Amino acid sequence: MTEPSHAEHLSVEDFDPAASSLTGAVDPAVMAELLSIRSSIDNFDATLVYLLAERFKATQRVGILKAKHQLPPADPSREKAQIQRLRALAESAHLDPAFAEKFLNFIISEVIHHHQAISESHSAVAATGVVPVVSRDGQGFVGAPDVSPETDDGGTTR
Ligand SMILES: O=C(O)C(=O)C[C@]1(C(=O)O)C=C[C@@H](O)C=C1
Repeated sequence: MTEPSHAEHLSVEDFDPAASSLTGAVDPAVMAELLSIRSSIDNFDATLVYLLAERFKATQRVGILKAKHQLPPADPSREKAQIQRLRALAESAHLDPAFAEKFLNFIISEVIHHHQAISESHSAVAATGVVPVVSRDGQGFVGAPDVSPETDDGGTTR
């Protein structure tokens, strides 16, 4: 394999903003304009990642709260209201409302999976008293720490 796969772990510094399959195949002035627009796209994409990370931090807190109080992961009435609002916002921003709805549904379904996982681990902790801890990189189980099952981090944030 000559090209790195999408799944391969690369750091931000490895990013080549000039990477393109068009290099050498288009007028250099056109290429320069394309790269200039792409630099804005790169800033937007980075911002999206930060925004999503903050949103998932907030929904993780919701997931822990729901698990502690045995509330269902999904709240369909809340979702309906969110979708109506986002569709209206999208329209006023000249963004396709159908796309906005699909995007929100995509994120919410991921959030619901996370809620379910938190709820399952919360139930397992309640049943066994063993608190699973995921390593900082989220890749591995590192053992049972000396903390109470009432810990607020759901055992997933160390
Ligand atoms: O607000 C909640 O209750 C959440 O769990 C968060 C959230 C969301 O991602 O916005 C996710 C699932 C629910 O169905 C509704 C909303």
